[in-house]
Amino acid sequence: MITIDRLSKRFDRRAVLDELTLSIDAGDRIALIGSNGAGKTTLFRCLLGHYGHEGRVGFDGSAGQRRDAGALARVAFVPQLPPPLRMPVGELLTFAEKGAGADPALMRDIAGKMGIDLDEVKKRPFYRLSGGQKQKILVTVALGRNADLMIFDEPSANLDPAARAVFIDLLAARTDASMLIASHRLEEVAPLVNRVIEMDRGRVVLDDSVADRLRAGDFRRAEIEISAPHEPFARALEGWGFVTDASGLRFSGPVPAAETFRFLGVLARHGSLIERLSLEEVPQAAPEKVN
Ligand SMILES: Nc1ncnc2c1ncn2[C@@H]1O[C@H](COP(=O)(O)OP(=O)(O)OP(=O)(O)O)[C@@H](O)[C@H]1O
Repeated sequence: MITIDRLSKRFDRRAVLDELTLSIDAGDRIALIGSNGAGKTTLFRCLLGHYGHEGRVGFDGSAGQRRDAGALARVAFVPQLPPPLRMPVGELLTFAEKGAGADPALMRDIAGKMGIDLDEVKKRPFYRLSGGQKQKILVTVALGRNADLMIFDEPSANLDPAARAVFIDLLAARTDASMLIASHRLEEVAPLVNRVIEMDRGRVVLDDSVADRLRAGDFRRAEIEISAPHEPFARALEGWGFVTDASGLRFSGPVPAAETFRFLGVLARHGSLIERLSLEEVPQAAPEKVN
């Protein structure tokens, strides 16, 4: 989908990206981690054609320096710092609809889930919203689009805990798009991703992919015991196709290899309940139902 070959970017002769090489494939959901100043935002800006650079960035096999407008139209981007747009929110949403194909009904639904009533804010200039409200509107626009790749730069930094949880659930539901998410909260985005890339001083220092160890189609079998019956936990595991015994305390079921992080994220939300957990690899086996 995207091939990055020896990408370098200097500011005042200081290398911020240093011959960075990486490829992003369709279906990749990547957490991009790294300390402040590692170069994550600069990488996004180079990918999106906002900055000139050395090296090559190719979308879908093309390897030009200039981004093809058609390719970029399939990328949704939520920046770390919202731009100081003076236009009213309503105008921004219309722009997203007419210019980027965002679905108004979907945007209304997403905004509502994150606690924003679009009718209430539509006349307000975007730049006058609070930091969290701006981020919610930008996330609404990004998720309202039918993008192939979504790039989020610290997407939940300004969100309150409730909105953050909703946001993570909304991202988890978007299994159709590839994602590249820069975050300092790996534990938060881990449930969403199947690949973790760490940057340090403009280079990739770790690229860990669940799919490298377990092939697509592989499964793990999870056995879980909880301390007391818990309806929301049982419902969550039911959604994963787990079965429970008569006591309501023991659960077992298959976890697709590529979904391991997301599964562990679901468990983490109920961490205090869990007495015992085992997660065994079952390579090359289709999931069998446990009765
Ligand atoms: N427009 C610019 N002009 C000069 N230096 C810049 C510019 N943009 C970024 N830098 C520098 O490049 C380095 C990398 O910045 P970048 O924003 O890419 O890091 P980051 O990994 O996203 O960090 P953070 O986790 O703090 O968001 C920093 O030292 C920053 O000061």
